[in-house]
Amino acid sequence: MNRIDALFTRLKAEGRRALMPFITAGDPDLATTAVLIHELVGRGANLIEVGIPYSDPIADGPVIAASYHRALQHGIKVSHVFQTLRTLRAEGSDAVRETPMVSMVSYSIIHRVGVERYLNDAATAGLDGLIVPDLPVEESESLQEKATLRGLKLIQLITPTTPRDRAVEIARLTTGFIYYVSVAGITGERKALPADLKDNVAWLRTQTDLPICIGFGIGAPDQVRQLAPVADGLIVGSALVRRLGDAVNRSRSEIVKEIGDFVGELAAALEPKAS
Ligand SMILES: O=P(O)(O)OC[C@@H](O)[C@@H](O)c1c[nH]c2ccccc12
Repeated sequence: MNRIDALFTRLKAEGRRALMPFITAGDPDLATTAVLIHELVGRGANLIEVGIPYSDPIADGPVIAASYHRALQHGIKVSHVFQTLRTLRAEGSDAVRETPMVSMVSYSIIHRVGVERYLNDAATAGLDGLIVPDLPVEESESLQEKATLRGLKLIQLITPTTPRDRAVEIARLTTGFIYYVSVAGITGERKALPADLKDNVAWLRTQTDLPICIGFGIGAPDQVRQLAPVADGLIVGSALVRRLGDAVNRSRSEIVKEIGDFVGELAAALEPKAS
């Protein structure tokens, strides 16, 4: 079974939610990315979103755009990222080898590498799926079919401004889980999330059996506690990536530990209250 399906099946049976950190591959370097993935998994992360750095960010806010920029300055390429992931799958801890990983990748990169080659290499690297935020509507059915042939999930995004008939169509063409974007706009921590978020997710739940995971703007344990009851998983990006950017005067291991501590807090906030 694909690791993503296995994860959500298990969590559902346990009445729990997935904690899904996003990190940029290669910021500050790929060796740190590998260490960080071990740390995240050890601290309770259930699925890792691996950002493939891209020079022309799509919905990325300043924190992630700066992180992509740092990685690209160090010459990170898709093939290097896949190599690192392949090594993690082969030589990582048991928990790391079993943790689902998906790439967050621009369609421009997939197109440049070649669709078939990208999917083959992603599958060989041990990825379980991909999220393509700028996927053209007319490509989505064909990409989904090609991904499925290789055992990869194509996770699609639904935003608060997606018309409802379109949302139903996206849900039909999505595999693995739905990425529900909490707030229209760009990625980045937010103090407040829209008041109608829970209602919108509840509506979406009447339209699909797929797990629904919420991302954008989540960066505090309190937000995790509030959203946990309505979601199957919560995605946290900028709040972690921001800490990667504070590298001046701090060692790699200090940064990794700080991010690990923070993810541990989020994981604790996600646990159902003992009753
Ligand atoms: O950073 P935030 O607000 O915590 O949101 C997650 C997000 O960063 C991650 O999933 C992501 C990174 N780049 C993206 C581009 C589009 C959609 C989503 C993403």
